[in-house]
Amino acid sequence: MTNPVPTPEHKPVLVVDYGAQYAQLIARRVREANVYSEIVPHTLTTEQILAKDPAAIILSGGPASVYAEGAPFVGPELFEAGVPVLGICYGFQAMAKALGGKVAQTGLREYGATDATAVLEKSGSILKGLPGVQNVWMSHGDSVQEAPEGFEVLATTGGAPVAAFANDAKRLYGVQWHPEVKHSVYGQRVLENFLFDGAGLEPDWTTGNIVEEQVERIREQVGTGRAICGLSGGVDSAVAAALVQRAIGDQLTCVFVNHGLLREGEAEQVERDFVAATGAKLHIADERERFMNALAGVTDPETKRKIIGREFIRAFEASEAAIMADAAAEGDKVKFLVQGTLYPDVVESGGGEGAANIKSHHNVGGLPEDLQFELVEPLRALFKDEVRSVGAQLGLPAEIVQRQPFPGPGLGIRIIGEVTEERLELLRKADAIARAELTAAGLDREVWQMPVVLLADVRSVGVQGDGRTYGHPIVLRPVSSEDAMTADWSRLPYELLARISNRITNEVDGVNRVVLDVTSKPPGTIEWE
Ligand SMILES: Nc1ncnc2c1ncn2[C@@H]1O[C@H](COP(=O)(O)OP(=O)(O)OP(=O)(O)O)[C@@H](O)[C@H]1O
Ligand SMILES: O=c1[nH]c(=O)c2[nH+]cn([C@@H]3O[C@H](COP(=O)(O)O)[C@@H](O)[C@H]3O)c2[nH]1
Ligand SMILES: NC(=O)CC[C@H](N)C(=O)O
Ligand SMILES: [Mg+2]
Repeated sequence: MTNPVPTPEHKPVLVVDYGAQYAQLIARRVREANVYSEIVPHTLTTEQILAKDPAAIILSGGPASVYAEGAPFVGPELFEAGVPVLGICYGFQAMAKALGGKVAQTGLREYGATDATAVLEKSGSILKGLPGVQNVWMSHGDSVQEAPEGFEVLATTGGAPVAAFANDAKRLYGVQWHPEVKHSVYGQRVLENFLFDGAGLEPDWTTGNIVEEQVERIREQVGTGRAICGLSGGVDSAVAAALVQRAIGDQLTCVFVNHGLLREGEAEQVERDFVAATGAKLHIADERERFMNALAGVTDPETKRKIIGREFIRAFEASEAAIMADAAAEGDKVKFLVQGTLYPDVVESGGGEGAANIKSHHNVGGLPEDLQFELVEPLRALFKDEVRSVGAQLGLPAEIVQRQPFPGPGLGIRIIGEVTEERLELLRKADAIARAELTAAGLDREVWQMPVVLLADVRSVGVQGDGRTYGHPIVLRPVSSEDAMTADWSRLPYELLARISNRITNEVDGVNRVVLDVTSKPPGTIEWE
């Protein structure tokens, strides 16, 4: 578990991780409020947690149900220690159960945007100063039916009769929603109310200098060894490469893998933008055949992801000879692989403490077991917007740091069904049109990213040129987000959607329908696979 460096004079706010998608996000929001915070696994006993002398405790969400057999458990003694506690989602439910409240599955599930209504005139300290109705982000199937004795119900929602509660005297609080995600409009205020009013803490902690700290750590790890960096043209690998280059200079060679799953113009762009900006050494590996062969006949998303993850590593290994040909010292080997892995890649791959595997990101859950390289991942504890600011500190140009993300497995996970050359060709054309129109409308910065997805195994009837067609749908998935942990669908102008739809159906053979994905995350993820 990656935590930043603590300072001895600051007692931590401990985030107890029940397998949440958002545990790291909670800790980060607390640090943004200038209070030091660390994550600990739920497997610690109450005694071990209290031994860390926490200033306050936050119990995270998690995939289990508190009433299920073997579900992570919190003992009532934690709430008797006099330490202020905030329970979030699963943590809120676990707290309710431990203290004698009632938790049940009512069939009323809530995912995404939900209105929470304050029910208490003086709404306890955590809802202090907030509007009577606030828009919050939910992700739950169970709910607290009855608050424990001594607790006041602060808010309700359509699916949660007890959506927030407080026992001010004991400084115990809980919310069903996720105040840590940016889509909860007043989320940060709820957390700060807890920290400053509920727990009575002072905002007196600041982050150190990430760049200097990381450069130092990389030098220590790599020493005089040789490293390669998987470079995709995306933000994360560009920032990771620039950091590592600052640390070890010429010992680093960047490798861009053309796996055949790229969008139009991508390979050229990497050479043009990245090398120009950093002067890094770049090796381009044409591995299209390797990936296409490995993916033949595969339709299951997780299988695709694992294959792509494995073949990426095989491609890096295959590049070694070419890279070492110009190495100064003979017999040298590449020992380190630098990747632009971020925290969301780790947690979605099930890498959090008991976190569910949502999808195996190629660079984490998709890595093969026989991996020979030692990984260097300086951004592993960070979120995208933090990485963008590190990139800017390193002097990378805005074209790189503000670029929309594009997943490593590329179009391979945007073709729902088997990946074939023909389908890739079709999707590449549709994607190029959608991107060009988005750019022309000046909306590149407003939209976090816009996957264009081909439903290769779905066909529908159309009429084009007075004739019948039986073609495939293309899905547009424009989303707004800050860190990809939660997202909402972008309300793009109808004229723009009409233009994209019109051009795709006219210009791309085999497509007779364009549809818009209007699902938030949760319940959907950003990519379809
Ligand atoms: N075509 C590629 N060639 C080499 N390495 C790659 C390629 N695609 C992805 N990677 C590696 O996998 C990592 C994860 O990919 P990911 O898409 O999350 O990050 P990114 O491409 O650097 O940034 P962004 O999220 O902005 O697209 C990258 O940081 C990079 O190390
Ligand atoms: O490099 C990557 N390798 C992957 O395997 C991968 N899967 C998803 N993504 C990107 O991660 C963000 C969150 O996506 P999801 O909501 O689909 O999980 C979005 O920005 C996705 O594009 C990936 N990036
Ligand atoms: N996000 C969560 O913590 C969910 C808690 C629990 N699994 C539920 O569905 O209600
Ligand atoms: Mg990428």
